[in-house]
Amino acid sequence: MQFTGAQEEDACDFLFKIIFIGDSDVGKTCVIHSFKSGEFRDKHQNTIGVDFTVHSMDIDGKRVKMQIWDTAGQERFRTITQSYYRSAHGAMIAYDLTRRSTFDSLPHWIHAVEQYGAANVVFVLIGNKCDLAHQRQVLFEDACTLAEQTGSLAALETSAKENHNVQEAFELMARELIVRSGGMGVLPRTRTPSMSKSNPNELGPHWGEIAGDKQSVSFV
Ligand SMILES: Nc1nc2c(ncn2[C@@H]2O[C@H](COP(=O)(O)OP(=O)(O)OP(=O)(O)O)[C@@H](O)[C@H]2O)c(=O)[nH]1
Repeated sequence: MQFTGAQEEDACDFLFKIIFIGDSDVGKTCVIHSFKSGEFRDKHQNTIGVDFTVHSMDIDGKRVKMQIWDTAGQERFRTITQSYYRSAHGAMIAYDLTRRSTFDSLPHWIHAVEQYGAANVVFVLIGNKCDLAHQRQVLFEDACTLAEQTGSLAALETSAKENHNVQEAFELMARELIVRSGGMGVLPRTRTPSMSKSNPNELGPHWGEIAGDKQSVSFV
């Protein structure tokens, strides 16, 4: 693995690892892109395996770095994607509010994180594509009920297309993780590259070479 000088200088107060999971085509990649750039990029290719991206935010004067693992929703990548659950602090679990089947899958995704992830992973349920509310198949109330039943932090409806509630969803997750870390940070005053250098497997089994701050990881 190689790091640029700029990346090594990129210190943070908090570093959190988030997995983004859910059925295929619910909009995971688009939501992450919207979070990073504030823009909607219509995506036509399904994620292969796992993509990795980093985005920092300032919360109450603290620099919070979010390492986000964008996982493929397709069944054929399930074994690979589950191997990334174990080091996650938070799981954003997405469904498409215009497709009921993707909401009905949420208990499966939650169960998988409970099975393969660490204890006390924070769950946030994301109902994406709320710009298509006229095609809605899932009531927000149903999502809130499920959030309560599963001990999730919250249920939110987002639109990657309109950049609606996207920042809010990540900020909610970050604030909860800050609280759970006792306000000290899971890895306080750390530098992402140094941590990765000392223990590459901490970020997953297939950590590759960083290009900018976006990384695609190949598995085949
Ligand atoms: N209308 C609308 N379309 C969206 C939104 N977010 C994503 N899409 C569209 O939904 C489709 C799937 O989006 P992706 O981001 O590729 O979905 P994904 O969940 O990452 O899919 P996998 O990579 O297969 O897991 C694409 O055609 C997007 O343009 C949204 O907020 N509103």
